[in-house]
Amino acid sequence: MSSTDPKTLLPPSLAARVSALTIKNGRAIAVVDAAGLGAKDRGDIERAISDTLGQREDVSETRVVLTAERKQRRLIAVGSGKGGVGKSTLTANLAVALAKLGHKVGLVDADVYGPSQPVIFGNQGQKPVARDEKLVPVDSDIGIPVLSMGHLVEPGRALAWRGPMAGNALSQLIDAHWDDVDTLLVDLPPGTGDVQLTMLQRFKPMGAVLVSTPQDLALIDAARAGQLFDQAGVPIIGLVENMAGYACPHCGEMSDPFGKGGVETAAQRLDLPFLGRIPLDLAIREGSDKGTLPAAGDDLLAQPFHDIAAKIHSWIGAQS
Ligand SMILES: Nc1ncnc2c1ncn2[C@@H]1O[C@H](COP(=O)(O)OP(=O)(O)OP(=O)(O)O)[C@@H](O)[C@H]1O
Repeated sequence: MSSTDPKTLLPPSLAARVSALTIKNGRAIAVVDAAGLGAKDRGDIERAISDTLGQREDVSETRVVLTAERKQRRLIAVGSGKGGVGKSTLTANLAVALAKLGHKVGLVDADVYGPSQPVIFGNQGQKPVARDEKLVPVDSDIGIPVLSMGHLVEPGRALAWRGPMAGNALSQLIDAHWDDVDTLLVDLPPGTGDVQLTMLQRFKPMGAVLVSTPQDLALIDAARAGQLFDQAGVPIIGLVENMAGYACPHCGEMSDPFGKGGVETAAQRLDLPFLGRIPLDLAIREGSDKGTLPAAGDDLLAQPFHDIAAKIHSWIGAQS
């Protein structure tokens, strides 16, 4: 095979992008560095090279190989102002619902202080292996690869790590072999500490979802978490109200143990989109405890998760 200097055959603007060019038996192969180019520019370059080389007598077929063509992996962070509001439950169900919408989803459980995703996905006790000094995510029956601190440390062992150490551990979870995953959901630790800020700055998620219960205190904390995302320059996709409205399993009567509509009102006040509300339902808790996720189904329980995922899906679409 004979290598050719691209500059001798292509105009300078195209040649600058070509890292290797060979012509043999009428077949030209051009390797193009497509890093940082959008789909349209990549298409334009591919066509221009094919057209230019195709005019040569010694070329009957041109192949253009675009490198760095890897899909850009987007990170979506799920945060809350305080613990226990259902952030992990929401993240796991959104992962399943977004996968149903065609995304290749992976999940990082960055909640170093209370990792719960291994239980939710039923893959606790499995240890991720390392390849080339990077972790390989742990598979789950439902098809979502997951990496959690809970996979790395003994269950129940409290992690009294300080900021930088926790930050480095989290980097390993995110900078892992996610392969064809295009959408990585990150279940952040609750609150607005250094770990969260470091994370947001280091990995710059495409957007963030905030979850809160309708309780006043949770709402105040959620607003504070919103400021943290603002500070880090991460757009907030919207707010979710969890544990809204309780249907009595005996008589079906609805009650609102944590109040009603508080998150939607807060979203209006903060000028943020409201993505939807998830009812307080025993089946959601039971499902999480035994590794069956409501969003995997298509019944009433699954519906709110699918509706919220659809809004996130549209938001993602509007960014590209
Ligand atoms: N809508 C709901 N209905 C019933 N139970 C729920 C609901 N959402 C969450 N739960 C339950 O509430 C508990 C706390 O939820 P979860 O672990 O998702 O919260 P969290 O905000 O991630 O908490 P932490 O940050 O402390 O891990 C779990 O037992 C979960 O199953």
